[in-house]
Amino acid sequence: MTHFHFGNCFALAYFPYTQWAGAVIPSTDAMTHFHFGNCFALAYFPYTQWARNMATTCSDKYIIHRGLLLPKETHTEESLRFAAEFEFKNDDVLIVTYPKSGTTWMQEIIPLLLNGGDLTPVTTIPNWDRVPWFEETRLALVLDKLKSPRVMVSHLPYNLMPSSLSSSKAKVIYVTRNPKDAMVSSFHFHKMANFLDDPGNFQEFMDKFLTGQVLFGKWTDHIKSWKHADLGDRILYTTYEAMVENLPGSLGEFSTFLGNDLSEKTLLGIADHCCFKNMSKNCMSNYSLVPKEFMDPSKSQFLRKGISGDWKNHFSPEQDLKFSACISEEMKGENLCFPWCG
Ligand SMILES: Nc1ncnc2c1ncn2[C@@H]1O[C@H](COP(=O)(O)OS(=O)(=O)O)[C@@H](OP(=O)(O)O)[C@H]1O
Repeated sequence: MTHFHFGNCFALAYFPYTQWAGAVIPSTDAMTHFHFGNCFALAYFPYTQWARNMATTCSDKYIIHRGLLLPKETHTEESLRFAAEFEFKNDDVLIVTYPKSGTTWMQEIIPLLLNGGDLTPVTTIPNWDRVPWFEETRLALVLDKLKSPRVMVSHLPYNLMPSSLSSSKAKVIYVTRNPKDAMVSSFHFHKMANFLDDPGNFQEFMDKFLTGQVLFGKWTDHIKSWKHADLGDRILYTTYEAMVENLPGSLGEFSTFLGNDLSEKTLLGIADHCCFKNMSKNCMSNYSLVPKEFMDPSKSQFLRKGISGDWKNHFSPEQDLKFSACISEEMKGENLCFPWCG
């Protein structure tokens, strides 16, 4: 349990930077046959009821890859094949998260920890190039520009990782967050992200979240897949809540895990730069460089509130009961202890 004590203690790439970053977007034509609502897709997946549910929610903004809903804007069959065949190096660091669980925060923190607190990369390189998404089209374009140790982020479940992750000595930091807060954050993000479908009303979005008809599937499946990752002491589990509670403490833990113990003074300096108030002002990290046609800041902010427990401002008592019961049922027998479970 030591490593799974989330109380002590993983980013999907679905942002629309491909066009405006001047990237060449690989053709998505090859994915057409994977689109739900399409007869081939329904026949391809054995779980037809689930497929029917997905078909009703999946618009042409998405592709379905191995049962996961992914934004077409940033994912293609080629990018997913590139990820599936990726050769990890021994000193690579992979940050893994279910969407809206601390990805952007870690894209800021880990480069700083690895370079001793030098702010240059995080104030000059946009986070999508500094710590690229493993499964997105952008990775192939920036990979050879990454300095060693390379840091990448992923929202993929462990079963979609290439075998080189376990055969190498690469390290993984898995960050999870109270699924209620991740859902609330995702709900607001869907309102601002024009490359995603409108989330509908809050209850409708919750129903999709609980049945996995959202980006990267069910929260519970994601957690379980990484809990059972066969990576020994090369994976560190942490939580968004632990970072909110004691950021310098979490930074110390990451630093030790990465094998570059930093002084308290350096850790405090990194914590100060990475606090919500300061990070929100960093245009290399707050997505203000993204054109309004892709993310509309008049609808919501990417770095929105940065707190634990915002779900309490959104859930009715009945929604809370239903959500908790659903997650508990699916996590039964997993013996996991999360800070938000009291
Ligand atoms: N520095 C810092 N401190 C506290 N919280 C922070 C920080 N940086 C990002 N965030 C919050 O993380 C939420 C976005 O999650 P992700 O970055 O994982 O999103 S994504 O998966 O990459 O789309 C989103 O949460 P909400 O505010 O609840 O919407 C961000 O505000």
